Amino acid sequence: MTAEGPHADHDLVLVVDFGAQYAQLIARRVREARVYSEIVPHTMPVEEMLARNPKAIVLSGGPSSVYEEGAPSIDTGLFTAGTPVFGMCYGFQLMAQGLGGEVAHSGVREYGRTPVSVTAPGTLLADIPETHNVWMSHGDSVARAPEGFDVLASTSGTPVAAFEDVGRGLAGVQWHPEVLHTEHGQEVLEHFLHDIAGCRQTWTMLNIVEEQVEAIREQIGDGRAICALSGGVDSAVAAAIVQRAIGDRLTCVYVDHGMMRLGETEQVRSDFEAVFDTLDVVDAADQFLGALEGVHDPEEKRKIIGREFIRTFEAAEARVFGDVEGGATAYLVQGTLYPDVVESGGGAGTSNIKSHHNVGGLPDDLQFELVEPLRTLFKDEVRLVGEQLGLPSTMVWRQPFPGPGLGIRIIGEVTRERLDVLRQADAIAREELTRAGLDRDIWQMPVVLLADVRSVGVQGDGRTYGHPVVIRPVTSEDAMTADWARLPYDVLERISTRITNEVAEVNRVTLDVTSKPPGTIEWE
Ligand SMILES: Nc1ncnc2c1ncn2[C@@H]1O[C@H](COP(=O)(O)OP(=O)(O)OP(=O)(O)O)[C@@H](O)[C@H]1O
Ligand SMILES: O=c1[nH]c(=O)c2[nH+]cn([C@@H]3O[C@H](COP(=O)(O)O)[C@@H](O)[C@H]3O)c2[nH]1
Ligand SMILES: NC(=O)CC[C@H](N)C(=O)O
Ligand SMILES: [Mg+2]
Repeated sequence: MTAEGPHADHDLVLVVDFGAQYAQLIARRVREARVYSEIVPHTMPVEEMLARNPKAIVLSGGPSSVYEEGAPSIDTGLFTAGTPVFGMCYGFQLMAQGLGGEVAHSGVREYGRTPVSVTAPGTLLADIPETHNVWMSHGDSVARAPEGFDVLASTSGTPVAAFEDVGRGLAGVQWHPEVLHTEHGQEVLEHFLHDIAGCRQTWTMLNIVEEQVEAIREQIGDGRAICALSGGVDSAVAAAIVQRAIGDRLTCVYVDHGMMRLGETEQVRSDFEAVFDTLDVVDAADQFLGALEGVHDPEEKRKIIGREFIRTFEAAEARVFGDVEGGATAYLVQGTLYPDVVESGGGAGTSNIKSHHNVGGLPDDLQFELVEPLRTLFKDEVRLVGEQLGLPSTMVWRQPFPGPGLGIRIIGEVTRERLDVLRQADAIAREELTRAGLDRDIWQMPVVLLADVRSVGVQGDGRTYGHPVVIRPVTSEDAMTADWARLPYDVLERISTRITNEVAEVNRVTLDVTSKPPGTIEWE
């Protein structure tokens, strides 16, 4: 009962996606429980799932109602095949319905934090406090558990909030154990994986590296690749993995598009030349800034930047490898993570929030075959991989910086003058954050120039008519959600005083106190 290919020695858990917001999150929680896991669509026939020999199957949540016509379903043969199954929310309701229980629109809607009472812990909820808070998101409920199941927990609105039939290896919860806000969620999942399904705990982040190295060797063969290297942690880890796979047939290309921060290009050059064999630094400022002239709309900016990145990589490819003979495939390595994909609307039925330049911002005529070893991971997982690969901790713990750079932090048209102003303000803010020793506490701290807004000030007894900047310090685990960081007042004061004193065009500093959601981290 093991997985195939590079993970052949590990138990496999399949996560069946019913259109969940959190399918990737479930897969990563399973990996955190040290069990290898993959997501499959609910349209995959059950025989095909079982043919993979999974040690267990998890059914995700989803937006539909199980009793509606056309709602995604699953062949009930799954529940009698002998493979343990765990249902979460929609998956829990499907299991109840499929085995002769009852699901109905209860009239009680529970969204967000909900206290749950453990009435009979069984195996699934063993050692979990009798009352604790979980994260719910449902309007339907299980009215009656199927025969043979023990009901383990309830809430004020949901009498059947968790059940199990340990003999048959079946269990489920109405809540979302995979989200961080759910207390004891990971323990519940681990009780299922380890105690009910008997999955062995053998999977580690190192396996991800081995798996990817093998997959990349297969994909690229004896070809060559270029890696889009930004100086950030994602592309550094991606490059290190690909370098393991294909050695010096990888060339890293760093693009200075004129919207990088103060001193960034020099710093990236010196940091990276120590780790990677080849680093090609391209000055493409004229090209990018020319293409952005007169553009105000954020999505338009992102699409232009995405396109110009690809044009720059094409030119670099031709320059580095010469004319590729006989139309050999050109490979482009990117440090794309799962949040980039999901925000660009790339999940199963998810909305487009913003087009990340490396996903939704790619041009239609893309000629490269993409190599994205981190595409299903979250940043904190990538940092662990980076540490295991032995990358320097300054690289691994560097705060994120978006590919479009300062271009999406100037609200209005991007010009060289405005970039100079923002670069100075940003450098001061970062310097003060570092001086206060807060770099590791803060996820990132964009400084945004409200270039189309003017503000009246008084400086040196004279009137000024300058621009405001916004500072946006946030805390986060994975950039999917974030909170505004409570920076100490004295740090805020130093940042404000220094920016207004040292950057002539800025006469006002404001603080963004919006969480994500509703705001996103970047302003555009
Ligand atoms: N200036 C750049 N030059 C070359 N490639 C870039 C540049 N900026 C971004 N990229 C590519 O786009 C990808 C996505 O950028 P993103 O900012 O999400 O990741 P990162 O820069 O590697 O890490 P971090 O999120 O920590 O900044 C990068 O992994 C890299 O492949
Ligand atoms: O490489 C990138 N290309 C992009 O187009 C892009 N847009 C946002 N970001 C970064 O992604 C994280 C989430 O940002 P938002 O909350 O603004 O969507 C934050 O870390 C942002 O800095 C980007 N990174
Ligand atoms: N998050 C979910 O899986 C929701 C399931 C179902 N749509 C309900 O409202 O109950
Ligand atoms: Mg970056």
